[in-house]
Amino acid sequence: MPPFVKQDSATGRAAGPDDTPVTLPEALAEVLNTHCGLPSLPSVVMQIVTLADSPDTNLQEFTAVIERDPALTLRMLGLANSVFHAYDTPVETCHEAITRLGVDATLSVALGFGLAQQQSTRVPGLDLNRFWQRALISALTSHMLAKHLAHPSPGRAFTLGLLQDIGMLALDACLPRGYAALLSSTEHHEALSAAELKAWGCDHALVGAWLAQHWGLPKRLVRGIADSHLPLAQTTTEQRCVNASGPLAEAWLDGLAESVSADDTLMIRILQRLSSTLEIDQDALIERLCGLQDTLPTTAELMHITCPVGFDAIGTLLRAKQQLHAHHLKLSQQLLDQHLELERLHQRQADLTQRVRHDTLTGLYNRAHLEALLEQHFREALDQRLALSLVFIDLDFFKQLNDRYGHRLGDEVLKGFAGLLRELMSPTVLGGRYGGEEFLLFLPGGGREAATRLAETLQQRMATHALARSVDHSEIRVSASMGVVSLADGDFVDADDLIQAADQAMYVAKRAGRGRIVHYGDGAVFRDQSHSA
Ligand SMILES: Nc1nc2c(ncn2[C@@H]2O[C@H](COP(=O)(O)OP(=O)(O)OP(=O)(O)O)[C@@H](O)[C@H]2O)c(=O)[nH]1
Repeated sequence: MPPFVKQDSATGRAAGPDDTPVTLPEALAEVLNTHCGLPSLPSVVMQIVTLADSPDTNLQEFTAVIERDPALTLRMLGLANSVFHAYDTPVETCHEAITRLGVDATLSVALGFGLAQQQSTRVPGLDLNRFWQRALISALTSHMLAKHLAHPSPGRAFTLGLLQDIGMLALDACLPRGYAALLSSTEHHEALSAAELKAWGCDHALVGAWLAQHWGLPKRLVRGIADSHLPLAQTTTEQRCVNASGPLAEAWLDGLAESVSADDTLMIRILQRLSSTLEIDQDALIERLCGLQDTLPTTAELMHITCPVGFDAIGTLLRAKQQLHAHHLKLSQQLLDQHLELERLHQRQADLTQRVRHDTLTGLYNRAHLEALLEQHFREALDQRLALSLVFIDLDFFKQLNDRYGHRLGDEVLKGFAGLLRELMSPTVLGGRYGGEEFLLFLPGGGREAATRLAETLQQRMATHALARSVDHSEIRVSASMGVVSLADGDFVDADDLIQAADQAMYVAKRAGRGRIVHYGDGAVFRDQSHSA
């Protein structure tokens, strides 16, 4: 191969247009070219191959060649009647059989029949029984997938499925000792390809393409064999069916020997990968594979291939199906657990936010959150020239109340007062506990008049509502001193400045005798409606 020709790193195949002749690494080409034991095709098959490659061939010519071999004719009739067309009217002549099967399937029967008959008994080396069983299952699954995906040439998918690994036959025949060592040192097909690539500079997909070219098979078949190890995502629909069929066949045969209890069999992994890459529902894929169970023994017999002993495709696949469902169930459970955990974390986050922002005794916003919220509204009001006002509330004689009735009842009074405040709150009236027996209400968008009305309403309610009851059931009422300030009352630099102003006004109210509302800036008592505990 010229040094400038790019090679696919997985197969060693030279990348190039469809009709680029397949070339092998020099040393390997020499061995294969000079070896007389290279797999060959019977002359009748060679004639069929030549006819299949010619665009002018008509069915009469095919029929004439096939009818010269009675065994092959019988097999064509058997295949046409049983495998792909079990429900049609039976065909009786070779011509009808070829018409029904089409050129591709006719070619594959001839090839499969011709090649599978050459089984040698050499040990150790390639296990030819298993090789042909794998090839046959590959051919059937490749055909099934192509039909399921509505590909126009399922017959060619069958042929490629059958022939994709013929390079192994050539390597086994021409390098018997080396290949036997390679086969025994690798556990699966992918590892075998990698070992071949390392040993000879290309894998059996390229050798198979070279052999197909050597036999004169149609170029599309040569290309399909060369591409049979490409990843599914990098190929055409037809090639995907072929490339998916090999691993599936391998998993199928291995599944017969795999432990029933294993919950992660090769088959499950392959089915999961295939159903997502080929976009086929897993259950539909399994149903279709089960359908091949009936076809397999007949096809195996027609093509002179031994059907796997004690073969139980349905059992194997149903087991895989059960395990897939168990796998899904496990995943769903994990998903549910994660969902619950996420919900728990969200709840925890909400609880923490609640705790960080709220006062534990009254449930109102706490000082830190009130200050942050007020600062935000303060900035907005300045930026957008909106009104903003604040009421600072301090309950009167609270120490006396605690001393007389006890701290616990003091707590009840604070909770009762919080209830009164809550009734006054709305999206335009915010508030909370500033500390001890001090509370704030503020009105975004509301000016002095609105704040004063709010303070008056609160004062009236405090006068008429008991905040708690003592042990002797007497009603506890409390008055409050309030300072009112609005943004328009001064040049306030921040929310804290505004709070200080309201606090000052509240102290004026305290000094003036409590139970009053004083407006910042008035310098005088604004209202005088005193109530005492
Ligand atoms: N029960 C109870 N009392 C509290 C709480 N927080 C603060 N206090 C009490 O509130 C009282 C406030 O006392 P002062 O600052 O002297 O105010 P006051 O007695 O209301 O007097 P004036 O404000 O001048 O009318 C103190 O005795 C605090 O212990 C609380 O969460 N629960």
